[in-house]
Order: sequence, then C-alpha cells, then structure tokens
Amino acid sequence: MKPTVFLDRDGVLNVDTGYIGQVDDFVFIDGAIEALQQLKQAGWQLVLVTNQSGIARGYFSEEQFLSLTEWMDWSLADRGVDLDGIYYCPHHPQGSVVEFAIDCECRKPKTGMFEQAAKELDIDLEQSWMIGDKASDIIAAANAGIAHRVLVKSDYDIEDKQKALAVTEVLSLQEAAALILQD
Ligand SMILES: O=P(O)(O)OC[C@@H](O)[C@H]1O[C@@H](OP(=O)(O)O)[C@@H](O)[C@@H](O)[C@@H]1O
Ligand SMILES: [Mg+2]
Ligand SMILES: [Zn+2]
Repeated sequence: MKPTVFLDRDGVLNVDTGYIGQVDDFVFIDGAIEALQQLKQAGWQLVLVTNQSGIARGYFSEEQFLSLTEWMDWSLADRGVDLDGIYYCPHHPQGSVVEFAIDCECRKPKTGMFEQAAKELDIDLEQSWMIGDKASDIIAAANAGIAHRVLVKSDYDIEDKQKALAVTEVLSLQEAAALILQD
C-alpha cells in the first residue's frame, strides 16, 4: 500500500477566483509546481481530489472541465510532475443540470473520491496527507481516515472546531510540502 499526498485543486494548486472552467482563468499559485516537484522527487504519490460543482450549476460543461484538466496535467508533466490520479465531483444537489443535480457520495466533505482512489491506487490512507483550503477538505480527509491534514489559509470561513481537525494551518502548498518532507 502506498502513502499518498491528496491535493485539493482550487485555492491550493491554482488561485481560486471562483468556478474556474477554462485555461485562461487558471493561474498556478507561485511556488505550487515547485512544491509538487519536491514531493514527487521524494517519492510521494500525488492525487488530486476536487469538487467541481460548476458543472452541475451549468457554469461550464464536463467536457470543458476535462479539457482544462488535460492542459493542467500536461503543464505539470512538462515540469516533471506526473499526477498519479485526478478525481472530481461534478455534482451539486441544487444544480441546474439535471444529470449532475444529485446528493452524491463524492462531493467533499463526503469521502467517495478518497475511497475510490484508495481502492484504485492501493493507498495507505493512515500514512497519507491531505492539503486543502476549506473545512470540507479537512472533514472529508478526517472521515476517510487520513491521519495528516493540513489547512492552507484562505478567505473561506472556517470554524475553530473544524480547524482543530487539521494538524496545522500553513500559508501555501510550499509550506505544506516542507512539513511533509521534514516529517
Ligand atoms: O477547492 P476544490 O475542491 O478543488 O474546488 C472548489 C471549486 O470547485 C469551487 O467550489 C465552490 O464551492 P461549492 O462547490 O459551490 O460549494 C466555490 O468555493 C468556488 O469558488 C470554487 O472555485
Ligand atoms: Mg479548494
Ligand atoms: Zn459527486
């Protein structure tokens, strides 16, 4: 079983300006790619888990999301970062696109994406880390049995009780990677 670093996308890898569905709006956060390079070089498996309710809300299509994802994946691979898995939730219970307007099991804080990844990629969840910027990231990881949970500071409101589920709060993915590498 492999220990893994689970990564949230918006607000951790790229600037979260809200429901990003195209390449023109996708901006990598300074230092994020370098942080992934360090983790990869140290042998960590990297898996992205992202809520993309913009699909259910009709802000962008699943095809648009997939083409942005392909671009992102190649941009990272070009810099020596091969992601080992990308999992996304296109759903939202109040979505306007009927096909995706469901109360699913994969939207964080639910654990569906983590469980699917664990099964498909033979992941040791207890030895794994989650890096996210919302309470839902940290709650999902806690419920999935991921021992190490790091909150990246953002403008989102997070209650103290939820913050307490994280081992620590950092300012960036770079800081989170440093923490993981010194563990
Ligand atoms: O951070 P990850 O999981 O990678 O992706 C989050 C995004 O899908 C979007 O999630 C939305 O939340 P709701 O899905 O509307 O609750 C909003 O916060 C958007 O600003 C944000 O871009
Ligand atoms: Mg996020
Ligand atoms: Zn879902």
